[in-house]
Amino acid sequence: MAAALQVLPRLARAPLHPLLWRGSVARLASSMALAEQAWQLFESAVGAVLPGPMLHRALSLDPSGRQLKVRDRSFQLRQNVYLVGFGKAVMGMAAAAEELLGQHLVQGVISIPKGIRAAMERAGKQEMLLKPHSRVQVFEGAEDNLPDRDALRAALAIRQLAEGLTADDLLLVLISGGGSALLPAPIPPVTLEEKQTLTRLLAAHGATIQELNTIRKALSQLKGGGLAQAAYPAQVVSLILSDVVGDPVEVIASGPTVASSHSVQDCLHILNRYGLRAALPRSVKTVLSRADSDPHGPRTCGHVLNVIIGSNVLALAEAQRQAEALGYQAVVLSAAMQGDVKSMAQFYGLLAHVARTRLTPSTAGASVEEDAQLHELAAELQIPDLQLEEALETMAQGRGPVCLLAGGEPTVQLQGSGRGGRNQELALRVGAELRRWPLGQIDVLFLSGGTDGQDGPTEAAGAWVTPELASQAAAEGLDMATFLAHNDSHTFFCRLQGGAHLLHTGMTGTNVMDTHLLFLRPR
Ligand SMILES: Nc1ncnc2c1ncn2[C@@H]1O[C@H](COP(=O)(O)OP(=O)(O)OP(=O)(O)O)[C@@H](O)[C@H]1O
Ligand SMILES: O=C(O)[C@H](O)CO
Repeated sequence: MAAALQVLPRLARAPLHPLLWRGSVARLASSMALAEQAWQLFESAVGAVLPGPMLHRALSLDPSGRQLKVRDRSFQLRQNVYLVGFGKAVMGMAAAAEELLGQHLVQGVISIPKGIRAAMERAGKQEMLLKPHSRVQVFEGAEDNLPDRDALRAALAIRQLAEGLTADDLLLVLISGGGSALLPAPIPPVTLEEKQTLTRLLAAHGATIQELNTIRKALSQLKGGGLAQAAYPAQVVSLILSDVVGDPVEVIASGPTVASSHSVQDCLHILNRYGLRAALPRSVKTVLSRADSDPHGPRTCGHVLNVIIGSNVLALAEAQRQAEALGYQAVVLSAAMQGDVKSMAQFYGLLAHVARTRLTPSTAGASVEEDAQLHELAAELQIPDLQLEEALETMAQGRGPVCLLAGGEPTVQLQGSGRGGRNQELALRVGAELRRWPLGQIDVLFLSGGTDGQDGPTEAAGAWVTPELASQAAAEGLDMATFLAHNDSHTFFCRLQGGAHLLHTGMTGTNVMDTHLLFLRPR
């Protein structure tokens, strides 16, 4: 809430161009009020998936304190618990686990993004920090979400811990998004640098996280079930905070405790698709050629319990409750938004336009063709279980303002060398789309934010826009198309009104993909 309240002074500080004064002071006040509500909802979404509360929901001790309960399973405790973790959210998870397990926790190793501990200390988020004499050793690495030497050291320490376990031990594995980059252990002769280059190339060519992680698994000692195998014969419980659409345990952080079902053919197919097969380093070819006849045999994970403890669905459900409390008809469109960022922006822009007709039927609005175009776009994006009809019906009922909520991750094809992230790029593109439609009768605000608080390699979590974005940008001499062509959305939003449209939360300590909020309010 404190952060939400920061919006008003920040907006008030933004330079007001004369154009804004001419006839739109009331609209500005309305945008500010909407922006504040958007912040509140975003914060409530993030709050619902903070590591501590989630871990406590998933793990408990029985009254004797000698049994650990995880869902419907129980594990004997006798100072035999070890812990490893990797990902953007695992420090808070480890802190909560250590507090719960007390003396039963023997030792732990976690790999977290560089700077996250200091950021949490600065933000005074004590609940995310390990206690001074913690048994958990912390490694920080993977700057900019890329595997590096520090992350490699962490991965080797994690492997060593796992390999030393016996059948009497229980290994708790804490997993969250960003885990892949924080657990690099390439199979020799592949080097860290080669893996880094391949990962970067695949991401820049727009490979999906499923594709990226299929390749990562094939080249890794610990991913694709490798960690579980290293820990055998210990029992393994993985507590997973999902940052992937649909919560597939084999994809999140490249599934270190899930046997990989992919073959070398799958990998070659992906590398072909992005034109990277011909230029593969010899080492990668060597490892791939050996993969189908792995001398250690297939990785088995019968001794593992994988549990999803938090996801985008949970975050959206909380934001939906908040929206309803604020008087909105709130509909969750989907927690699985994916596809090209341009199509997704068109979808949201057209949805706002079609919404105008439904919310204010007396005005001429979207045509039948535009309605059909919206459905075509939705089909093209292939979003599973998209609640588009429910959203349109809710608007048509005319029971007041509507808030549509969604979660997921669009894909950005990087063409320029600008600074930005998925959320800021999506918001900027939606802003550009909104100017195409006459939305005069309703107030519209779109917000896109990464729940981890860091959108791409920038300090912002995301941004929000209204249909006035184009005129605001023009008033400051900012050409949206040029910024978009260079994937430079962060620079754009920093310059626009002194950064007033940016979301700054700092690292949140959690990570369940992105949140999209579309507010539609009849005037
Ligand atoms: N200049 C840019 N403009 C738009 N998007 C960008 C830009 N630079 C990077 N990105 C996108 O940001 C994403 C990487 O961001 P980030 O480091 O937050 O990773 P992430 O996908 O959220 O990681 P994880 O899934 O591990 O949480 C990539 O999808 C990339 O396409
Ligand atoms: O670490 C990763 O692989 C991504 O964040 C998806 O979980």
